[in-house]
Amino acid sequence: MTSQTAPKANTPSSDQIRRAPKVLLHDHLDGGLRPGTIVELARETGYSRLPETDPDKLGVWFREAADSGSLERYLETFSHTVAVMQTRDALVRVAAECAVDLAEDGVVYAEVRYAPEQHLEGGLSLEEVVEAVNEGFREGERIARSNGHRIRVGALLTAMRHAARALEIAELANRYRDLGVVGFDIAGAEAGHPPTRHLDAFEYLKRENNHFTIHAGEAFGLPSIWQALQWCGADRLGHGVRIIDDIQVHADGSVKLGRLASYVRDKRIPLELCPSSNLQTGAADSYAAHPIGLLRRLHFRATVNTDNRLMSNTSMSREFEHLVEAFGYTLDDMQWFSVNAMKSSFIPFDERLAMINDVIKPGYAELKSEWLFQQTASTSGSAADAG
Ligand SMILES: O=c1[nH]cnc2c1ncn2[C@H]1C[C@H](O)[C@@H](CO)O1
Ligand SMILES: [Zn+2]
Repeated sequence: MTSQTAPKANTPSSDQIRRAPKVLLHDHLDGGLRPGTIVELARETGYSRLPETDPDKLGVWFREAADSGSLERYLETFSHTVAVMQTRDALVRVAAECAVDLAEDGVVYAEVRYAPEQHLEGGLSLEEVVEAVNEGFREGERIARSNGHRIRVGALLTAMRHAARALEIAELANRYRDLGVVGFDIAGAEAGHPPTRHLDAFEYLKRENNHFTIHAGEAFGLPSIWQALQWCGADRLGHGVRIIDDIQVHADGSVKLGRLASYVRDKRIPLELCPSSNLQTGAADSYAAHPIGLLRRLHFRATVNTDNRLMSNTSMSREFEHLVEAFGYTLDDMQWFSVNAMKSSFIPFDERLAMINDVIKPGYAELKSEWLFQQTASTSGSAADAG
């Protein structure tokens, strides 16, 4: 009689990574278009400034152009995606495809962000932009369901930090609360644009008991994180990867956290970490050197995110594949990141809990038990094979 022993480290295969239930908190709608859709929308809307009109070449162009090592140059690539997202139909289509693509990649819950103020050039109002994107997400959820995938998508409304519309966008987010919008964000070039310029928006949202995240600690370090938390009151940090600057690792392996890093860990402030994006903008040199390894070890509330799937040629599964390779992560690690993300989402507590207990944990339990049912030589072969 033979007995099979459970694998010690259940290193997931690519297929398991894709099927594992994943939670995404930081993904830009205008950073995730399919290259083929950009080409078609440009043709339909008469946008003639695309650098390539062959979808494959265009996909490569985005990734290479975003590979510049600077956040400012990375952000320049968005002029092309934003340009083709100026009509109702285009917004519905892009949002629907976003939900479908995420669902096919095994994402069960996503918060997808975009800046309504960037989609007004075709004459839409802010409200029309939000309603078109919401309609697209609902349509995408329906299509995904008919393809056998379950996903829920909430929108985050972003205000651009170099502009002066943050309060207006915060009010918009509040108006569409419970109608598809789950929170607020500010994005754009970080250096020279401190989040404290938008205090009125953050104070308004706090008075309304609403939720917001702030891009901070990506291109700029600790002062930006400190302002986002202690002046603005952010619930989460978009990136926040530079918190590593407040952590000392000594030669003997001991670790010392500064006051800000301690605060972030003690208060369980979620870090929306985006490894591939950080490699492109110069915030990290390699996956293996990415601070996510240390932050996970130190039990920060770390989450894994895509940021911009088009610019980084990535997906949630690819991000996890890189991390599995760099850090030897297992299905248990993937579950830890996914539960962290779900706990940190902006939907009501009872829904978060149900997602964790009824979707995420059973999904990982199923994957973790697959080894039990695999046919091996000893169970499928003859008695002679078994020796
Ligand atoms: O990683 C980012 N950091 C700061 N801003 C960003 C990042 N990725 C995208 N954005 C900007 C460009 C988009 O047009 C805008 C809204 O999604 O947000
Ligand atoms: Zn971002």
